[in-house]
Amino acid sequence: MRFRVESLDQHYGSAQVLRRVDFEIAPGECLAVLGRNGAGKTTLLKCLMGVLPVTRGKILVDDTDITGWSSHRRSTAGLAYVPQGREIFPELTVGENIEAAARAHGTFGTPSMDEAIGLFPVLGQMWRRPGGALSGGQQQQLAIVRALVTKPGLLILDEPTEGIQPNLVAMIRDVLAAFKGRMSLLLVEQYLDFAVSLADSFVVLSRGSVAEAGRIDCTSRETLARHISI
Ligand SMILES: Nc1ncnc2c1ncn2[C@@H]1O[C@H](COP(=O)(O)OP(=O)(O)OP(=O)(O)O)[C@@H](O)[C@H]1O
Repeated sequence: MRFRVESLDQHYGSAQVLRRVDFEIAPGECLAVLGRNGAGKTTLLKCLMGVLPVTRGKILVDDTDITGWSSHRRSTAGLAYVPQGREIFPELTVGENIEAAARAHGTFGTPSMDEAIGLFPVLGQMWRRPGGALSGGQQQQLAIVRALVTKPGLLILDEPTEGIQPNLVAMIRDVLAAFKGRMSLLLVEQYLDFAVSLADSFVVLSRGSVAEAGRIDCTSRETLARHISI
């Protein structure tokens, strides 16, 4: 999926949060969105998923303008979102969380569903437990699998390493690296090593505007680090 954002503005009431945000993600590539706390990263992701309306600009998937589409329609078109805080259904079991997503996308019982479930063995062990009984790290694994079983064209992740133990961070990194190429990735991340190891390109948001953008391999680590220290 080719994903493009053109000159996006967003306001909360009279307060403007996003200002003329532009970027593009080529098929199979990973874009890292960097920036300090409050820069507008989560707001941007909510606009991309249709959770918040934009006040100006365009969101394009393979040249189709999806700016006015509902969240549900965007999800059916191949956008998947792993939000900060995971937002799994706490009263549904692990299996029900995953199966509901697969059913909604017509992937139930397919090899790709089995492949996604096999990525994190703990989920098989916890299959009949309520999602709300899982630890934070387990919920993050569930949220990622629940997104991957939909076979998205673009997987959007909001700080997937936040509050996660290092061994699980490495596991999540390997899973995302394995899926990159088969889908595009948009990653909001404060953990620079993690972002750099996955991303092909980056944008830095500062007070809602793109302050810097480029290819990761043409940019020094110091330049990137300057933009995400809190
Ligand atoms: N519901 C809301 N109503 C009004 N203002 C909001 C709302 N949500 C966020 N904001 C403001 O919008 C700005 C951007 O917030 P946002 O959460 O998008 O930033 P962020 O870059 O994701 O930060 P963080 O890394 O802390 O999550 C902040 O100034 C924030 O206070």
